[in-house]
Amino acid sequence: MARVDLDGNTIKPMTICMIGAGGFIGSHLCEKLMTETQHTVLAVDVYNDKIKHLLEPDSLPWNGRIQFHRLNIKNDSRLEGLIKCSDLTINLAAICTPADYNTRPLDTIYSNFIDALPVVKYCSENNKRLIHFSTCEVYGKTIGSFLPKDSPLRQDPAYYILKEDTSPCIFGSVEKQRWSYACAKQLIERLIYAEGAENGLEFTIVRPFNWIGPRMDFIPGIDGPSEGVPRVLACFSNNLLRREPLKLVDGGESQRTFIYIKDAIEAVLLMIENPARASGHIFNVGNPNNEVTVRQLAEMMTQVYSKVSGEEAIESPTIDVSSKEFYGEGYDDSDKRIPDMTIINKQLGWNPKTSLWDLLESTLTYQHRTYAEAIKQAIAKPSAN
Ligand SMILES: NC(=O)c1ccc[n+]([C@@H]2O[C@H](COP(=O)([O-])OP(=O)(O)OC[C@H]3O[C@@H](n4cnc5c(N)ncnc54)[C@H](O)[C@@H]3O)[C@@H](O)[C@H]2O)c1
Ligand SMILES: O=C(O)[C@H]1O[C@H](OP(=O)(O)OP(=O)(O)OC[C@H]2O[C@@H](n3ccc(=O)[nH]c3=O)[C@H](O)[C@@H]2O)[C@H](O)[C@@H](O)[C@@H]1O
Repeated sequence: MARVDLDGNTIKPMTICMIGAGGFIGSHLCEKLMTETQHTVLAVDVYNDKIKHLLEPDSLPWNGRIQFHRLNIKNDSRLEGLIKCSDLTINLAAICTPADYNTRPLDTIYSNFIDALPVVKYCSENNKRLIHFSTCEVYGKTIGSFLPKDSPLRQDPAYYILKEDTSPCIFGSVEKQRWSYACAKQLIERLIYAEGAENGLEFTIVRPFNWIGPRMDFIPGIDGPSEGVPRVLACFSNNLLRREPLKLVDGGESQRTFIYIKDAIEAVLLMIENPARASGHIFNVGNPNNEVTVRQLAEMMTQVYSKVSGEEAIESPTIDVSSKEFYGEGYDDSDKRIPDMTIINKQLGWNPKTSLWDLLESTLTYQHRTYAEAIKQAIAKPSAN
């Protein structure tokens, strides 16, 4: 049966140049496009481990609709050709783990701004549509965080809900290098917006709010460096798998809203297939109903992991660490992140579905199944590497 868009028009198969297709979000988006649509993907990345199951064997039903191109967009002249022969470019490539922002600020700024420039330029010059992945971090801190701790205004949504078209972007000082990522993302957003206004670039900007699920980041010492610090889901998963306490940075008081990757990918597919409704817009994509403090997240993950692994939790499941100890000098944090959903709701009729408990249950089941045995072996042979 032919697939139709939100306005009832038949969707024509398109060719999508997906940069950063081998990462967490890219792998889920490729999977969705292969299993549920007829679109073709030119998958660009330096790694392909997370999409290997979609590339091999040749007998897969979507054989021929996904091609992997191993290239670094920093320095590869093949990029323009791939964008030229596609209908749409989706740019996911970035350094996007907070542990890098204050310790590798130059790489972070180059990756999120300089390396994205040619992608924007090739799309603009060749009249190609662009979906660019930005971040909720462009909002920085909430206005409410500057009010006195006991101010009743802190409870007023006007002081904390993050709206695409009205909220300011509030970062810390330049010494707080944490904001190198958010600032680079903000500038590339402004450049894309200006290309739209001055040169007619057809664009959509996505601001993800803590998308989580299977294949996110890596487990240190198993499929990533032993000293590496991934994002919170993988940090806490690693602690649970190794039966170590979960580390709460600065008391775990920061608040986040977590969304299941599969809900978020539905929103991206709507953007891909409804250009008239998505172009020229910036969209928050998150789940305002799944808000917790990092401490509450740690407690819930401990409970869920115990359920899915059948192992009782350790006696002291969490431990406090300072941000300086955990991330080093120059770290700072977003206090609270609740997305306003008005624009995406109006344009695409999209809403998130999965509760935090349910998404943690399916994600931690995956983590346990994928890593528990490897961790056991690594612990049994600690000096092998
Ligand atoms: N996961 C989230 O919740 C989240 C939240 C906010 C923003 N984002 C944004 O979404 C995008 C994707 O995030 P993710 O979670 O999938 O991250 P990820 O690190 O899993 O994926 C990024 C991919 O880009 C590739 N890449 C980086 N630089 C490259 C280069 N120079 N050439 C070729 N490939 C390169 C990496 O190898 C990686 O596979 C990023 O732009 C990120 O800033 C993600
Ligand atoms: O996912 C997003 O929407 C965006 O936010 C993330 O930033 P952040 O949420 O701060 O990153 P996490 O590593 O997931 O940390 C969440 C919170 O947990 C805390 N944390 C992290 C790890 C840990 O072991 N313990 C711990 O308390 C952090 O200090 C922070 O307050 C990253 O910057 C990006 O991937 C992305 O742009």
